[in-house]
Amino acid sequence: MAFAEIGGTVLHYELLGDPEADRTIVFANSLGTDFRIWLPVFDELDDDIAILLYDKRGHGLSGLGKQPSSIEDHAQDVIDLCALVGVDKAVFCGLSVGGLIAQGIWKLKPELVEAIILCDTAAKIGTAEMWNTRIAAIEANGIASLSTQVLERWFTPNFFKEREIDLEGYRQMLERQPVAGYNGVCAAIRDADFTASTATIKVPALVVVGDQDGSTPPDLVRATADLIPGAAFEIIKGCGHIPCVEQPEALARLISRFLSRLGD
Ligand SMILES: O=C(O)CCC(=O)CC(=O)O
Repeated sequence: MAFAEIGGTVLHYELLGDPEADRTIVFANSLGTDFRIWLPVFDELDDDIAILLYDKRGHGLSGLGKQPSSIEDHAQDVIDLCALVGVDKAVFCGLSVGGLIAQGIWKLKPELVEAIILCDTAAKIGTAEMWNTRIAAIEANGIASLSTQVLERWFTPNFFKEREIDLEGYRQMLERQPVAGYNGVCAAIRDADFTASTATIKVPALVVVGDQDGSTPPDLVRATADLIPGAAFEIIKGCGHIPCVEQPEALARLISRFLSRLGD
């Protein structure tokens, strides 16, 4: 466990893998989760890479910081964290809002980006009305009042049936995020639109989505892949919104194949 003061708050992060490796992957997680969602993928990846995981402000063990913060603020946190730990180029892999943050890093500091992996995300997610309705409901009744609906978008019916105990664990993760942090990130997603800057991505890109993603469905994610010249687009079968939890082997296979094509 490591902590650093970044952007006026304390961020929780972890460096895993080979610290001497030539390549680093920085993972950014989704709304209502902390960085532990990436651990099942980490377990499946080769040993010869360094991994930087972190909890965005307002989530996990990180401080709340200024709320709401914009996606650009979150992206700047990652840029500053990379500088702090000595990473001057990395593959950025983001899930959902983490994918918006990865797109924000490209917009703010493209020279930091060796390649980009966008999981279950888009250049613009949802409408202002949808996010304002969610923010108001959570303000009034708390995250637990919506958690079953959220989990039904995150995971397939099969996951509900076969992995009841894990499901309960992810419910706890979701419900324990601070309301101000969760709603701050909802507002940041509401206000983000990276359509123009994402169309300028010139590094290798892999875009992945679960076939049963209820939050960012395949057609939405495919439209973002279509913005990026040469991007590979992959659909993971039997998977909802969180492939790093529901199908970590399949996601790790796609990531490993993508990395192997980048060369050394
Ligand atoms: O998962 C995210 O980061 C944002 C997309 C979303 O709305 C997830 C959910 O359905 O709660």
